[in-house]
Amino acid sequence: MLYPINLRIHERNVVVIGGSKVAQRKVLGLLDAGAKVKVVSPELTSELLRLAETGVISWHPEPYAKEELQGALLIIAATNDRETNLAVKRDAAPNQLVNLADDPEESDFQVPSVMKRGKLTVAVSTSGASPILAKKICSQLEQTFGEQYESYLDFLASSRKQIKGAVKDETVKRKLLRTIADESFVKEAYREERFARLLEEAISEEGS
Ligand SMILES: C[C@@]1(CC(=O)O)C2=NC(=C\c3[nH]c(c(CCC(=O)O)c3CC(=O)O)Cc3[nH]c(c(CC(=O)O)c3CCC(=O)O)/C=C3\N/C(=C\2)[C@@H](CCC(=O)O)[C@]3(C)CC(=O)O)/[C@H]1CCC(=O)O
Ligand SMILES: NC(=O)c1ccc[n+]([C@@H]2O[C@H](COP(=O)([O-])OP(=O)(O)OC[C@H]3O[C@@H](n4cnc5c(N)ncnc54)[C@H](O)[C@@H]3O)[C@@H](O)[C@H]2O)c1
Repeated sequence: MLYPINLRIHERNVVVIGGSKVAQRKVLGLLDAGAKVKVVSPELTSELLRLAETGVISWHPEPYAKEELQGALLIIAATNDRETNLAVKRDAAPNQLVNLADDPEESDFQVPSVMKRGKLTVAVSTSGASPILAKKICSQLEQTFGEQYESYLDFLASSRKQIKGAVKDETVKRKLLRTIADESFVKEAYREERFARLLEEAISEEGS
């Protein structure tokens, strides 16, 4: 079984071997997360080339060599050459995590399809069974969790902070946290006021 986690890879080194369609998709996702990306490939897509020319990624225009892996936290082998992808896996140190774009079974990690609404992230994996289904499920989730969820998540984050700071009783705290997670708070109208009232009541109950 795979162990799902959300990695903070801001400013961390990631090496992508290969410079075509699949490599590009992975690179764009890595850049969104703020990673420092190096691409190793004799050729690049025009979009990757633009990113290299503007210094957003670094580019080694060479075929893969073992030395390229040095210092990388994550490694993605996305060439169309099976032997090269397998060599990357073999050459990586035990503490480096490798994704092989053509081999889910040999990969230390697989990249899921992702649906994002501000602070809400839903990652969908089919363990390699059907990436297309993963993508489809994400589109369905976009319908279920509309754009209003972005501000709702911000509301939840700030309310939770206030609750944690102001309420000491664990039962009261949990009750409040459960209340604001109720569907009725998704709609923006008056939710701040409703929450302020609930918090005030909880604090005064605690004090009495
Ligand atoms: C989710 C997504 C994330 C991303 O890549 O960023 C992703 N693949 C996406 C799209 C996609 N991939 C493929 C097609 C063409 C249709 C098809 O063939 O099915 C499409 C559709 C398209 O392009 O629209 C083909 C394909 N994919 C893999 C192989 C190799 C193999 O299975 O052996 C082959 C066959 C190659 C061949 O031989 O032709 C392998 C993997 N692809 C994964 C992830 C991992 C498993 C995730 C999971 O199962 O949930 C895994 C195991 C490894 C990995 O890459 O980590 C991204 C959706 C982005 C989005 O959500 O917008
Ligand atoms: N994981 C996924 O989501 C997914 C999706 C589709 C395809 N695939 C698989 O991913 C691989 C790449 O697919 P693609 O369509 O991007 O490939 P492609 O055939 O369009 O391009 C291959 C890329 O690899 C580079 N390359 C080849 N040999 C190299 C080497 N020795 N060193 C460095 N770079 C090298 C080339 O310069 C080129 O940029 C294929 O094996 C394909 O089966 C994976």
